[in-house]
Amino acid sequence: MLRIALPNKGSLAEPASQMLTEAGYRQRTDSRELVMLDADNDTEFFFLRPRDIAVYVGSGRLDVGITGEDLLLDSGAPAETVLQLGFGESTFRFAGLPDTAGSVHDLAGKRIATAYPGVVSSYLAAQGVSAELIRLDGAVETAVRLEVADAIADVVSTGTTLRNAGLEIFGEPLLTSQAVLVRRAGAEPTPKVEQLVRRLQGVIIARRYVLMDYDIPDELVEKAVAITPGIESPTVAPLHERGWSAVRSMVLRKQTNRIMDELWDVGARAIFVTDIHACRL
Ligand SMILES: Nc1ncnc2c1ncn2[C@@H]1O[C@H](COP(=O)(O)OP(=O)(O)OP(=O)(O)O)[C@@H](O)[C@H]1O
Ligand SMILES: O=P(O)(O)OC[C@H]1O[C@H](OP(=O)(O)OP(=O)(O)O)[C@H](O)[C@@H]1O
Ligand SMILES: [Mg+2]
Repeated sequence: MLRIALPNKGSLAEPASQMLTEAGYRQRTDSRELVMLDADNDTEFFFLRPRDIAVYVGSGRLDVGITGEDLLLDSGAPAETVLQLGFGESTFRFAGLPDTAGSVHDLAGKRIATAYPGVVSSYLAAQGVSAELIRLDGAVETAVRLEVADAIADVVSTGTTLRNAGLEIFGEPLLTSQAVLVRRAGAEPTPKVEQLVRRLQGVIIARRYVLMDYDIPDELVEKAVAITPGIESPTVAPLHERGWSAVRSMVLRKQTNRIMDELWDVGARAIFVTDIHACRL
């Protein structure tokens, strides 16, 4: 039986469940359900606090889990990343009232509020800065206004929360983060975990790429496939009309329109783009 930890709440919960649904696993219908059996896939899901997931997985009681890179690092648990999942992206930044500080070095001797003391203390140590950490559970932006801290260190996504609190980012990002699949550090991959990873990779590729088909005069095939090299190699097949070829290739979704324009300029016609529903590469 494969045992997987998933976030029960917060920013990562919904996209993590969505990714597992797309990978062919059953997901809970009631958000109060904390354990769920997917008998068809011989898999059990445990819905836990995202902050605790690396701790459970690091203990070896659960095979793998989905959490944030920042939460994994903060936990200090003996768990490691197997696969980056491409959602839950954020940066981790210092912020304060305007003109509080220009860089991390201006924080020496100051009070910094954070819900991620592990991340912040190891960053400060690496920078050789000694400061007092005020460990809060969340909504840390308010700590400056209430004079509990001189600055904060927190997750920033759109920056709206900071702006609303009248705070400004300063210094370099402490880290960038995204959702990851984690396992116990040094764990041997089992066939069930390898199958899960292949399924998740299939979802990631299907989201990131589209299939592009087009027709091109034979003498221009080399020029066209240089624009659409694909992941391995494009498929080139003869059209019934002599002198023309059909090409099929995988293309990054976000480059679709630029590539269609380039292909058109080279002489390609009948260019079609199709979503990939699922794949194994
Ligand atoms: N806008 C965001 N706000 C908070 N966390 C985010 C955001 N975008 C991505 N994340 C990531 O989500 C994880 C934090 O999830 P967590 O559930 O602990 O916090 P949350 O979404 O703030 O929920 P809660 O309201 O329970 O604090 C981190 O890995 C963080 O980088
Ligand atoms: O840059 P933004 O898009 O505004 O997002 C970042 C904010 O969102 C999160 O807070 P959340 O709402 O989860 O509350 P919390 O601080 O209690 O965790 C995070 O802690 C930041 O405060
Ligand atoms: Mg939060």
